[in-house]
Order: sequence, then C-alpha cells, then structure tokens
Amino acid sequence: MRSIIETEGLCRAFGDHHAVDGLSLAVAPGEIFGLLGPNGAGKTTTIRMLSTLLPPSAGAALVCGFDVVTEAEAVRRRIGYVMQQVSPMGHYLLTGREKTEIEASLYHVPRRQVKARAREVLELVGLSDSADRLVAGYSGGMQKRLDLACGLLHRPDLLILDEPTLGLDVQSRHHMWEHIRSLCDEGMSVLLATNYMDEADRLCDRLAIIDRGRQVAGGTPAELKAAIGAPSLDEVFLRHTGHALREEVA
Ligand SMILES: Nc1ncnc2c1ncn2[C@@H]1O[C@H](COP(=O)(O)OP(=O)(O)OP(=O)(O)O)[C@@H](O)[C@H]1O
Repeated sequence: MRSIIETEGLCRAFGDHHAVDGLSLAVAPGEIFGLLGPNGAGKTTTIRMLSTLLPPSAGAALVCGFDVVTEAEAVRRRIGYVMQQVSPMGHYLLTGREKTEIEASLYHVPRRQVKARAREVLELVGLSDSADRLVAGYSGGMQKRLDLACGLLHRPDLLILDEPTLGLDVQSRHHMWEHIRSLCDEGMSVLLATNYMDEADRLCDRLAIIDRGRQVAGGTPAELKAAIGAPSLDEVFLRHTGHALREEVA
C-alpha cells in the first residue's frame, strides 16, 4: 500500500457552508501526519469523514486502502479513533483496567484475549502502575493516555487523534508525544489534528496546514519553514493564513 490515507478533492458542506473544500492528501504508512489549523478550519470534519462517521459531500478518500463510503466496515476495523473530549463521567467510577477491559469487549476483542490486550495497551501508554486506581483520581494527562490506550485495543494500522493534548500541561503533553512516537516506532501510522504549533513542529513528520476547509501549505515542518525563511511554524502559519492561532496552554 503506497498511502495509508489518500484523499482526492474531499468536500463536506453543511448547508451552504463548506467546512472541507477540496482536500487532497496522501499520508505514507508509518508517518505521523498533522492537520494543523485554527478553530473551525475543518480538521474534525475531515477526521470524521476519514473515520467513516460522516459521508463526504464530494470527492473520495481511501483509508488503509479502502473507500470510506463503500468499504466503511473494512476501514473501521483498521483504524483507532480517539476523540477530542475525555470520556464520559460514568467511567470515572471504574479503574483504568476495568475501563480498558470493557472497551476491549466493545471493540470485539475475543473474550479470552481481553485481559491480556488491556494489559498490553496500558503498558504501551505507561499506565500499568496506575491500572488499578479509579479513573476519577487520574490527572487530565493520564485520562488522555487512557483514551489513547482504548484506541489501540484492536491493534489498528492507523490511529486518528483529534487534539490529543488539548488542555494538558507542558509535562503531560511531552509525555503524550513520547507515547505517540513510540507507537509509530512499532509500525503504526498516525493522523492527528492540532492547533498547537509546537506539537505540529516537534511531533509530526509532515503537515497539511488547513484554513477554511482548504489546504494552504504542506510538507515537513523543516520544509515549511525553509520555504519562506521563517524561524518558526507560527510565522509559516501567519504567512499562509493571515491570522494567528490561539495561545499555547500553560
Ligand atoms: N454538524 C455540523 N453542522 C453545521 N456546521 C458544522 C457541523 N460540524 C462542523 N461545522 C462547521 O464546520 C466548520 C469546521 O468545523 P470543524 O469542527 O471541522 O473545525 P476544526 O478545525 O476541527 O475546529 P476545532 O479546532 O475548533 O475543533 C466550522 O465552521 C463548524 O462550525
């Protein structure tokens, strides 16, 4: 497979608002690919189409070699999708291990493998030592890592992360980046949406900067900076979009 994600002229309109407007992307296997853009740029809408949760209005997308519309079931079996918001409050009454084991059943992990698989993903995200503590006592960063663990339960080829470090402190963000990197070292591909410049710069192999549903620039962080002689991605972003992203979290 040449591309783990390939889109051609992908569009999604809501009424007469074009949330995604002709996006053509190619993501290579094993890459960490970032969709970088401000609030409302169309990142989540793109991710929802690639995750088969939302049908495109026009254009086409192949994920893991399968069409997101006509082969949606095959796509779903091969992707893990970790949404923006932390999981619902009800899960706070469970331990990390219990939550992971319940989610494993939802992901159709064979019953005899549930415990081992839960142990495996908790280990991958560095939560083994906290597995038997209540999720209610987890920090925001630990809860995000638990969500990440759940997205890994069915051993996806492609992990799709929507704002994986939104609202986390600096230390937790770095911790999360390390875990995401280590997944790629194990052969997984990652698509992530972010509006944090430093995350895009340090974590992503390649990026598409999107604004108002369209790609306005693309390449490696180094290429994007070199192309306009800019010292930082902030300047690259400003140059291409003409407006700033929100402030970094503390
Ligand atoms: N279900 C919907 N109905 C109508 N408009 C929508 C819907 N979903 C998204 N939009 C609009 O589409 C545009 C793109 O939204 P989207 O959530 O994809 O942006 P985003 O880049 O993910 O932003 P954020 O960083 O805030 O998550 C926005 O103008 C949004 O208001």
